[in-house]
Amino acid sequence: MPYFFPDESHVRERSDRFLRRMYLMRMLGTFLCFLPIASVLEERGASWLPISLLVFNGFVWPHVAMMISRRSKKPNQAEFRNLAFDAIAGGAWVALMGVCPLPSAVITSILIADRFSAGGWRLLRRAMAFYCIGFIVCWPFSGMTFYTEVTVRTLWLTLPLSTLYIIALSAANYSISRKLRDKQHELEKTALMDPFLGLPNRRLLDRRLMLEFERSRQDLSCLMVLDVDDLKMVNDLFGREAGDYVLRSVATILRQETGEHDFPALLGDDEFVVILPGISEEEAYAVGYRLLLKASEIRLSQDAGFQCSLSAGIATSRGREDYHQWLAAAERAVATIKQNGKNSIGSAGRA
Ligand SMILES: Nc1nc2c(ncn2[C@@H]2O[C@H](COP(=O)(O)OP(=O)(O)OP(=O)(O)O)[C@@H](O)[C@H]2O)c(=O)[nH]1
Repeated sequence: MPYFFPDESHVRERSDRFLRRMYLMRMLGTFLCFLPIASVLEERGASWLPISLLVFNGFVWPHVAMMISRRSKKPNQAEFRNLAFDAIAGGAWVALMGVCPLPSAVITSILIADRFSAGGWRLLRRAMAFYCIGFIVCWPFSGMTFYTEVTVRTLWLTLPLSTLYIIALSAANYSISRKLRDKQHELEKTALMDPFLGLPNRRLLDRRLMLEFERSRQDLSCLMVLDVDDLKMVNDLFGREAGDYVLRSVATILRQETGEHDFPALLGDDEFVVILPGISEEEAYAVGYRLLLKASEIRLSQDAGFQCSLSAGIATSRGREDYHQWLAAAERAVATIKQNGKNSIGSAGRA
């Protein structure tokens, strides 16, 4: 299977959910339609044939439709064919009722609402075309009459359709939109977090830096860039898994050892950033030394003598023109530490 193919089981699960939802809605819909249609047909003295067809449509069809979709190689396409049959049946029953106004209007509006909410104009247009076919083919069988009478019994039997089905449709739509909203949150989170290290990625860091830089115009803030020392050597000597382990351990330290208002993030490769809002350079140094000390406790099973070290650069927000300048200053401070022997902290000084 090519690597870019979506997970088959996930697609099947989604299709199963769709079929189940259609099955339940169809069962409810055909049963609720059965009541007023049977009432009108009985009042009009209909023969056994339309009555039998109505019983089939009301009580057997939802199960047959589900079976057809489940057995099909393309269940979703089969379900769209079933929807076409539903629309034909809708038009046919309106015609066979002699366009009896109340149930006809309710059945037609529910069909319109259902299709529009499921597939917009495209599905609605298709459904209306099938509805018209059903109507045109069956109307001659009812003598092309208009049956204008609505009895109290038909009125009462139309009520459940005009209330219960609308409520069920709204509940189903709400559940779908809630799932979509949750999915959107999940996707947003995935797009802004580094899944490997569990830290915000560069995209989120940039947003946060911009906000923090604006906020720091009233109150001084510090920015710390930390770079893992000699990660290439760790990779070369002990393998990339060991390097990954070091990066994950540093990320965990940053998450655990920074304050509630601090913002640790991944800058790229083996570089991290911590935004330290509302603190002075001295306080930032204290945070930095704590992080370096914790990092020195990281051990590798491959070498008992291994000691991890970090180089850190601090820059205050004061005097910087924008957050790019702020970040560049902290990066320059790290570069200086790297040149001077690593495993230490330095600051960029004011701009
Ligand atoms: N294991 C691992 N290595 C990585 C990852 N991302 C980047 N690297 C490696 O980290 C190294 C970073 O390069 P440098 O920062 O120039 O090298 P360094 O060995 O850390 O040297 P100094 O920063 O000067 O101490 C490169 O060899 C990258 O291949 C990663 O996700 N996992």
